[in-house]
Amino acid sequence: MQAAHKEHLYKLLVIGDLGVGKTSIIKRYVHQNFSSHYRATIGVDFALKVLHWDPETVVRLQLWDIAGQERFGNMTRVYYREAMGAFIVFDVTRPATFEAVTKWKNDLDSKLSLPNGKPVSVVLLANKCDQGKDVLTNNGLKMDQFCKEHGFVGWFETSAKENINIDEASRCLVKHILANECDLMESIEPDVVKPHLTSPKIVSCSSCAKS
Ligand SMILES: Nc1nc2c(ncn2[C@@H]2O[C@H](COP(=O)(O)OP(=O)(O)OP(=O)(O)O)[C@@H](O)[C@H]2O)c(=O)[nH]1
Repeated sequence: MQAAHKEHLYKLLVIGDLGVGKTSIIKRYVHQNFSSHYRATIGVDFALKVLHWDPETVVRLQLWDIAGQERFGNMTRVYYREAMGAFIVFDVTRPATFEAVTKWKNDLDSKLSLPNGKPVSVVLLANKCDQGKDVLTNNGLKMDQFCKEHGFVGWFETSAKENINIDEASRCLVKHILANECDLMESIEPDVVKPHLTSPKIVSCSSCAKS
């Protein structure tokens, strides 16, 4: 007999300032390649990543690559609709892109929430860590504190160029989304048993970031 097959489809947003590496992160994650050539995203791009989460579970991630130049524009409300999670990306070599992170987070929280009113899960990516100019995240405790204060579920130093921590960051986000989905199902239909949902362990900000 075949094992029960569970399928999840999640829309994930990838947002952050211009040129921080959103498209490159998605390219690395989905197509396993990298280009140093920069071409600004116009509007929004899409990519699909299929994860074989466990022997019975397939998770499909619909990644929305939103142009940095859309910054807080009217269209973001439309793009954010029905997303279950997000990556907010900054460039470790450009401090101004880190300063913009809270604005991206606040903008997201003001336009998007889960059906139970809770904020969606967001993971912070400190990208281009291969550049070795990371003055921002060298104090990990400060970053953990920043994540707690601003409601990020975790943070990762990433490099699309060197393929560092992108899979790990995605796993962290998906774990939180699966956990949120369990909460949602319980809050909507508390008496109905949902045999197709497992209850994943919720990871804390720091353990998630350092796994
Ligand atoms: N060294 C290094 N360069 C990177 C990395 N990620 C992206 N880049 C470079 O940074 C530039 C911008 O990357 P993109 O992925 O286009 O940035 P983006 O955030 O999608 O930009 P917009 O679509 O304009 O918002 C490109 O030249 C990339 O090659 C990385 O991890 N390390």
